[in-house]
Amino acid sequence: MESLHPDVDRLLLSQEEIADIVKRMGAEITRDYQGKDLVLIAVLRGAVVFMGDLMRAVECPLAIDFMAVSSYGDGAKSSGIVRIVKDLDIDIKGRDVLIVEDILDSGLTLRYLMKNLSSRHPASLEVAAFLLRDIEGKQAAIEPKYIGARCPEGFLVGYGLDFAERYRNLPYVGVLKPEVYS
Ligand SMILES: O=P(O)(O)OC[C@H]1O[C@H](OP(=O)(O)OP(=O)(O)O)[C@H](O)[C@@H]1O
Ligand SMILES: Nc1nc2[nH]cnc2c(=O)[nH]1
Repeated sequence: MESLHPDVDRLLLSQEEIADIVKRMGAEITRDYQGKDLVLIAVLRGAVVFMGDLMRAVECPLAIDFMAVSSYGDGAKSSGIVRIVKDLDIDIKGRDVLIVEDILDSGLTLRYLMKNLSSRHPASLEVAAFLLRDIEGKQAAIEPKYIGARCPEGFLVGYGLDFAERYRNLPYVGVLKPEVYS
């Protein structure tokens, strides 16, 4: 058992569980994108860790690019306003785009991104979300094609997920103690 950071209340996904999930998602994507022009687009900064693992689990040719949008700022609550902080460097017209996200919570970030990217006319546009918030009566409007795990209430950190830019480097996903962010 890995020892938890003192600010983490409980473990949600261990390193071993994460590795199994990424392997399974990589196999699904490999199966679906044979012969396609796959471009993985990671949403900075949280998805960087998942992107690094996922791209190595996909066994077909692919390109990568990054976008940065912000809606949570430094805190644990979405501002409700999504803005592009860094745009893509490559043209995605006619290509098979897969957005790589660490977590899909309210769906606000993704809804904005899907609309923005689909206006650039990709051949296809899908989402791979490592975590999907799954709370009774509070589901996000978008159901990603590839889902790592469904997660309950509680602010999550680790495996790329931060609170005020901390905890991204934890190798597991944990639930942050409420007293740290409230
Ligand atoms: O579904 P939503 O409610 O919109 O939340 C999901 C978004 O929130 C986090 O990003 P954040 O703005 O915290 O930036 P970060 O990736 O740099 O941590 C996360 O990485 C997703 O992009
Ligand atoms: N770090 C982090 N970012 C989020 N964005 C939306 N939900 C979360 C969460 O639980 N943790």
